[in-house]
This record gives sequence, C-alpha cells and structure tokens, in this order.
Amino acid sequence: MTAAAPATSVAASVGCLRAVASFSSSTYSHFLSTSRIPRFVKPHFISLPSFVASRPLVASASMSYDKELAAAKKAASLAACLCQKVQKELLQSDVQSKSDRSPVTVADYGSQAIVSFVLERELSAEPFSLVAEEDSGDLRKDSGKDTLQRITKLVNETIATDGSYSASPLSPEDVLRAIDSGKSEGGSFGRHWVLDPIDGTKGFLRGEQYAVALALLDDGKVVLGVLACPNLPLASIAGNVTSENAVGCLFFAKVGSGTFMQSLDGSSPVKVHVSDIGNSEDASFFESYEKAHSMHDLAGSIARKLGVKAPPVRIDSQAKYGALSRGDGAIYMRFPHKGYREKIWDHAAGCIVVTEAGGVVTDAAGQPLDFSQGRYLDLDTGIIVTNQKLMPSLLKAVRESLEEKSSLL
Ligand SMILES: Nc1ncnc2c1ncn2[C@@H]1O[C@H](COP(=O)(O)O)[C@@H](O)[C@H]1OP(=O)(O)O
Ligand SMILES: [Mg+2]
Ligand SMILES: [Mg+2]
Ligand SMILES: [Mg+2]
Repeated sequence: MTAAAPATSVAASVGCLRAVASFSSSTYSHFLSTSRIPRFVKPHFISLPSFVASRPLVASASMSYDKELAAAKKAASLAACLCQKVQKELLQSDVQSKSDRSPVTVADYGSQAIVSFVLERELSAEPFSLVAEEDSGDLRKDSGKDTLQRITKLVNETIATDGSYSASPLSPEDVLRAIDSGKSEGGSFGRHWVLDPIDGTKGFLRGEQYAVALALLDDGKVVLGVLACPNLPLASIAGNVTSENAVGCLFFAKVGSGTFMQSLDGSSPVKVHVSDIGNSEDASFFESYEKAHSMHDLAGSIARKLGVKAPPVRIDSQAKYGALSRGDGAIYMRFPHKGYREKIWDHAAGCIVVTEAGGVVTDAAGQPLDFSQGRYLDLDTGIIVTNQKLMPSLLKAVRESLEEKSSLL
C-alpha cells in the first residue's frame, strides 16, 4: 500500500496560478504566522560552462539566497502545474497503458524546460549553470517532432498561467534550448542549479507520489532546495494513514534558515522539524516503493535489529525526504542494487530539506553526501536518513547488516 493520492485530487490550474503569484510577495517575516496547514525571452538559453559560472570564492553562509529561493519556488511550482496536468490526462486516458511512456516523457521534458526558463528569467543578472536529468537528443530526431510540439504547447500554456511573463510564446527551438541548459557538469566551484524535473517516474505513471526537485549548489555545497510534491497529503502520512484529503506540498529550505512547508496552492509556509523519537522501537521507516530501486530485504534486516515494529512506508521519489522532514516517519533507508550510480539531482533538494529540519543524511558508512563531484554521487553502498538521536544506532545496525550480508556471499 502507498499513500497514494486519488486522481481527483490533482489541483486545478487556478490553484497553480494563485500559488505561483503568491511567491513574489512572500517573505520570511510571515513564515511562522497565519498557518492554515494543520501542524506541521527570449532569454539566453545557452548553458555556461562551469568555469564561466564560477566566481571567486564567496562564503556561502554570508549569502542570503533569498532571490534564488523565490525563483526556485516559482520554477518548481509552475513545473508541478505542468506535471499535474499531464498526470491528470494520463489517468483519465483510455490508453493509459503503463508501457506507454510518452506522457511521462512529455512531463519530464516540459518540467525541465519550465524550470530552466523561469530561473533564467528571474535571475537574468547571474551566470546560469544547470545540472539536470533530461536532454533534448531524442526530441531533435524526426521521430520526436510531435512530442516536441506537445511539450511546446504545454510549456506555453503553463507559462501563460503566470501573469509575469508577457513575452511571445516559446518556439520549439526555445524549448529545446531550455532543456539543453541542463547539460552542465556541476562541480566544486561556483553556482550550479540541480534539477530532477520528475523524480519518481514510476510513481508518476501509477498516479502516486513524485516530486519536482530543485537545489542550488554554491562551491559544492547545497545552499537551498525546493521539493514540489503534488500528490503528497498536507497532513501526516505516518503509518500510511492520512486524516485529510488535501494534497500538494511545497517544501523549501535555505542553508541556516530551517525548512518550511506550504501547500502548492499557496498557503502560508510553516516551519517543519524532523521527528524527535529517540527509541528506535517507536520509529517507522520509509523506503522506495520499487524493489528494483532499493534492497527491501536489507532495510528489513536493519529495521529488525533496531526493534522497529511498524511496517515500512513505501512511497516513490524524494517525497520521502519531505515527509521525513516534517516527522511523518523517523528513518529513510535506500540501498540501490549493485552497479547503480546515484545522481546528484536525486538527493540534493531532499538532503537540504531534511538537514535544515534537524535531520542527518549520510551514506552507509556515515559520511555526508558530496555533491561537488559532478553529476554523480560517489558513495558507500547506500543512503540513510534520520534524526540526530537515532543516527548512531542506525549506523551500527547498517554496519552489522552489511557485514552479515557480505559474509553470506
Ligand atoms: N534501477 C534503479 N535503482 C535505483 N534508483 C533508480 C533506478 N532507476 C531509476 N531510479 C531513480 O530512483 C529514484 C526514485 O527512487 P524511489 O522512488 O525508489 O526513491 C528516481 O530518481 C529514479 O529515477 P527517475 O528520476 O527517473 O524517476
Ligand atoms: Mg530521480
Ligand atoms: Mg527524473
Ligand atoms: Mg528518469
């Protein structure tokens, strides 16, 4: 079972418009007040090489990143609107065979084009470098022409819901260039945006959880992150149960400023915090819905060592980081099968959302994740996430289970 949102819960585009419009006026001064949430262009689409995007070393902590955060929230929210629209059509369509991956392709590319477009428009004075999952290779082929037309239409319709962009509609060539802005290699110098335009493709296809995940690296460190989770209930999903039907969460975090959540249709943000459980027997844990993405048996053996009683909560995507940041569960374990290389866009936004909410994210050896090495994360075996109290016992259980596993081989 998953905490799936019903297809009917996909927000209407009017909600998208309201949400995106509200960001420009949002300030931190009212973050903690008036919460309605229970508890808790033609722009230059050419991506600059990393040496151009690099600047002299600037102390990250002294930067405010307010403008960048506002742009990131706007970009991720608009991209989420596009994804919601595509997912709604996908779920209503008679031809929604799960083997037909074209709708998800359209949404992936469309989301990437929108984020790229919005960031370049909102931050036009800054050098722009984007490390993103998709590229336009297939769309430039003859066989991609129809798909490109569909993406261009979707992107223009979505951008039109936001009153602030009055330029003429994007051409297919503009859309291709926007997608290809994501070819940067990232690295340890300068600023690089990091984007997964749809994280959790399988969840998206099932009508369940997925996320638009956007982060900013400055000199190799994640300094802000935004996770738009259109199908995540606003209320807790602890134990896979939720008391409320309203869905659509936007998590955002900035280095040194904490993590906040608001609804995707524009409520005031509330500060969130990870669970403060100190006894692992009371903890519950998240893992991938897909067995192919993470070894469920290994996580199960670790949970048994910890005395965890609750069954795993299995959901797709970085929505797990968001749910953990507000205390819906206390542990997230991810152990990809041998040979899989983790990409930075699959963890950068989730990582800062959890750490700014008081949590800890490490590899299976207890080392912090290093986002400064290019498009991939080089790490030991897996990724574990929990609060500070539980991390020592989680690391011990992970180490013991990995030793037992290797002794059986
Ligand atoms: N074989 C695989 N093993 C691990 N992760 C994978 C694999 N294939 C795709 N992924 C990525 O895992 C993430 C989702 O994991 P999960 O939902 O299990 O936490 C997504 O980033 C997904 O990519 P994508 O962004 O293309 O959906
Ligand atoms: Mg992903
Ligand atoms: Mg993806
Ligand atoms: Mg993918």
